[in-house]
Amino acid sequence: MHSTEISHSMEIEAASARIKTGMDTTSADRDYHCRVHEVELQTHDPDEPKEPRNDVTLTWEDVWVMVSNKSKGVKPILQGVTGYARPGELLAIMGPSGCGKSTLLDALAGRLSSNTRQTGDILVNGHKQALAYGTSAYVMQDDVLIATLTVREAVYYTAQLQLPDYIPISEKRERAETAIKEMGLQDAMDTRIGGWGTKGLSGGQKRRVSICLEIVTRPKLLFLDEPTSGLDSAASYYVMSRIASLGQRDGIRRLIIASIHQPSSEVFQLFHNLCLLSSGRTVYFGPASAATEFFALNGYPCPSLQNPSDHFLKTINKDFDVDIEQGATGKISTEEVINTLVKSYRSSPNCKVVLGEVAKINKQGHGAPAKGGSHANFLTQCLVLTRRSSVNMSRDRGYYWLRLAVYIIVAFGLGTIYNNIGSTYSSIQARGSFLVFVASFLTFMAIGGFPSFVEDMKVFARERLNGHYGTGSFMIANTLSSVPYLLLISLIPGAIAYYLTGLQRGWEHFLFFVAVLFTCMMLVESLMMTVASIVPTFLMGIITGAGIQALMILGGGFFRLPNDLPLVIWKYPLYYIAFHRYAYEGLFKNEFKGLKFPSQPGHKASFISGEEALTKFWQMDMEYSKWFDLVVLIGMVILYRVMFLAIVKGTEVVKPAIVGCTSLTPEQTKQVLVNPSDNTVLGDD
Ligand SMILES: Nc1ncnc2c1ncn2[C@@H]1O[C@H](COP(=O)(O)OP(=O)(O)OP(=O)(O)O)[C@@H](O)[C@H]1O
Repeated sequence: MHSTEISHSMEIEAASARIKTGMDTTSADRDYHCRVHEVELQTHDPDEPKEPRNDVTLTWEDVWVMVSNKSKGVKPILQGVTGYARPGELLAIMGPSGCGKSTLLDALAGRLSSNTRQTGDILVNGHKQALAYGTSAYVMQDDVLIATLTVREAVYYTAQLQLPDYIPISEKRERAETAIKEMGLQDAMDTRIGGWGTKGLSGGQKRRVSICLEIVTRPKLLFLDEPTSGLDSAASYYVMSRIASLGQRDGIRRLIIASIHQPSSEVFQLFHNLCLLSSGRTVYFGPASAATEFFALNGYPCPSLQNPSDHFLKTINKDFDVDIEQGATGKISTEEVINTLVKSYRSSPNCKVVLGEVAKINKQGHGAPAKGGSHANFLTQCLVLTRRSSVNMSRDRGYYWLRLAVYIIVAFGLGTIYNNIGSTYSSIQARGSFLVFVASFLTFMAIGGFPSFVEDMKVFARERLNGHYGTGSFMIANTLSSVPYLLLISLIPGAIAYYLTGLQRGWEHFLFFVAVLFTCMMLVESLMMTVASIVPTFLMGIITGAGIQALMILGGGFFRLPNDLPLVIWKYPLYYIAFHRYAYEGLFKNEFKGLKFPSQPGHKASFISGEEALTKFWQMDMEYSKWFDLVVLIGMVILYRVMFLAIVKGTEVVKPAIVGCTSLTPEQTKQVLVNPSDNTVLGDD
């Protein structure tokens, strides 16, 4: 250190001692933070290279995030926050519950939800750019994991999905194990994660698995939303210290930003910088080590033996309407305390240092735009996802096994009710109702897989947002992994019902019957995928899916014959878009064509052919063969899956934060500016 820096630090130490011992603070002390901050900036990494090392630096300036609400108008969640995060450092975002920590993380990561509006600049290495894949990873607040996988499998599959193909399998496996050990999960490596109805890992262990999944690629920028929730204090310390150590590992400097609720004093010491928020406003931004002094300078010293983070959060939590002791002046409300701190921070030299640093980083452009990493190619992703999905389906008894058992029971029911159906005149009607039951209700039962699919969708949503893979790979993998199970479900129960009933003999007829059953089940699953992409909850999804199918069954041309259907809605378009119509026609033609039945007594002709029965009783269109119907059904499977792909792609989170700024409309801005209850700080300044 230069001699000037040494004397600078000595001065600061003296000021610090005065504040800590409660001695009178001088006006020079008021600049304390500014100087601590400046010294930290000057002495920050003396080995910092002149040439950029492809590090990632993040700055944000005057960032506002608002949500519009019909009843309350525009509500600001973040109000003009400014800050920066440098490589190799751990920035902690702290504040009371609901103060906007997750929103700030989301804004910085470019993943704000679509009902929010954001203004202000968020720059990566001084450039407006989206965070390319491989640059950043985000550990969400909630643990969304595949319950049936073991810890080792979950992390290893993620490593295979994310790490580029040129990395050997052995290294991917090693990286997965290293990440698991780093999070202290070595003893639980082969334990299944568990979930709803199946006990597996504890909440804290799941939290650590979520972190493993994101650190396995060693991203340059790591966002963590409450990484220590559910962990005991020792585990919190170890987890945070390992996360902090990632900042300077393997000669690469990583930037880590974590929102955290209540760190212990030991954890607190791991933070380089601290961003303290209250109601979306910055109460403090700067070195974590100087925050105690900032509070003391403003009349809220941390009592000795108290954890500083507890003290900060207690002082700035206005949810419980508690008054704060303030020396001789008595008590003041928390709201006033917060306003004082916010105002004091904004006018402090410390805040100017932050603004100066942001401007400096942006001006220097610090480095080249952050480059993205490469990940596994599309084919590898499809294969890994298919394997993972198959393992999940085979272990989740509710996904297909229970359905197979239920289908077998129902098939026996069908086979006994229609046992040896024969070829009497009355068997025409019996065959018809048998086939309609198969096409309508056996396929309807495919809806039973929806809850498991919704769980898959949650994992998919997390992984897609984190850029692990795209919608196309997910859809292909889901299709491929479900095929063997759907084949089993259509083949075994189908054979039981078909042969017990005694439908038309011959392999061609039986296989066509199975093919229609299989395609219809696939179709219902595809329809439910589309529903899941639109409807937010599984209960709403089941109800919506069941309703759509009920309408299709009604309009399918059996319960009301095609020529008798009301033209509006029922015939056009429902009869033509209901898959049941093609399923009925395919199955009926497959069964009736080539058969002969005795006529009713008194009828001129002695027999009635299957073809005649189809036109006479069900007004079936005989112009096309049964294969046409099967092709239409297959086309519908593809169509629904493409619809799913299009909807999911269409609703992908835009990245307004980093790509550029989305502006509020003039009305919205005006509304925020004139609403003092929502925006006290703007009024103050
Ligand atoms: N997309 C949104 N739509 C509506 N309100 C939102 C949205 N995102 C955040 N909010 C609201 O903004 C406030 C801040 O939310 P945020 O999740 O950022 O808080 P937090 O500090 O992370 O809280 P916690 O510590 O409890 O997780 C909350 O009142 C929340 O309801």
